Amino acid sequence: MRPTTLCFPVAADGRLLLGCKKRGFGNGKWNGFGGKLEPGESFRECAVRELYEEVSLLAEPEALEYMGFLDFHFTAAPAADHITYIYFVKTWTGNATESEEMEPRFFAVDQLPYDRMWQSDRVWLPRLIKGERIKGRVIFAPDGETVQSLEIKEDRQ
Ligand SMILES: Nc1[nH]c(=O)nc2c1ncn2[C@H]1C[C@H](O)[C@@H](COP(=O)(O)OP(=O)(O)OP(=O)(O)O)O1
Repeated sequence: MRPTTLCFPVAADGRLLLGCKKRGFGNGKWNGFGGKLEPGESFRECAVRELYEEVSLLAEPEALEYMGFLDFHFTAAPAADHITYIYFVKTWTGNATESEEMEPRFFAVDQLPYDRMWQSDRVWLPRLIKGERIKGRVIFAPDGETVQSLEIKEDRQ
């Protein structure tokens, strides 16, 4: 199971920073920032690196707030299965800057562009925004995009 991270910067006024992916699978979708762990990297180190690479924000690893994990399963491509650790971060330095991969934009939490985000996000992201920590599993249909089943629980630990 490939480990990955997904990080959502939260501004002082509560708005969330999302990036619109400019290339590859998921092109045109708004998402948090993240990617695959590199060898020897911790989840936090990976999240910090990806945040910098994708949107030029510099965060301290300890500033990341762990919000939960999701198992992504791809019925037609098991090699693509991965687990994602999700973080919020409220302090950073630098300004959100467009990269080759992502065009950033802040959104009010009641105006998130769910119709242009991965399908399951409208189920679990509002729970994180309310402060809940989650653990769950998303199973994608063979098209790699439609959600076939979704199981999200509160992680009370
Ligand atoms: N917010 C999200 N909600 C969701 O349900 N699935 C997501 C998700 N973010 C990523 N995924 C899943 C679906 C997607 O097929 C897979 C990989 O998404 P990525 O945007 O990380 O794409 P890439 O495989 O192109 O990654 P990189 O090239 O390493 O950036 O992970």
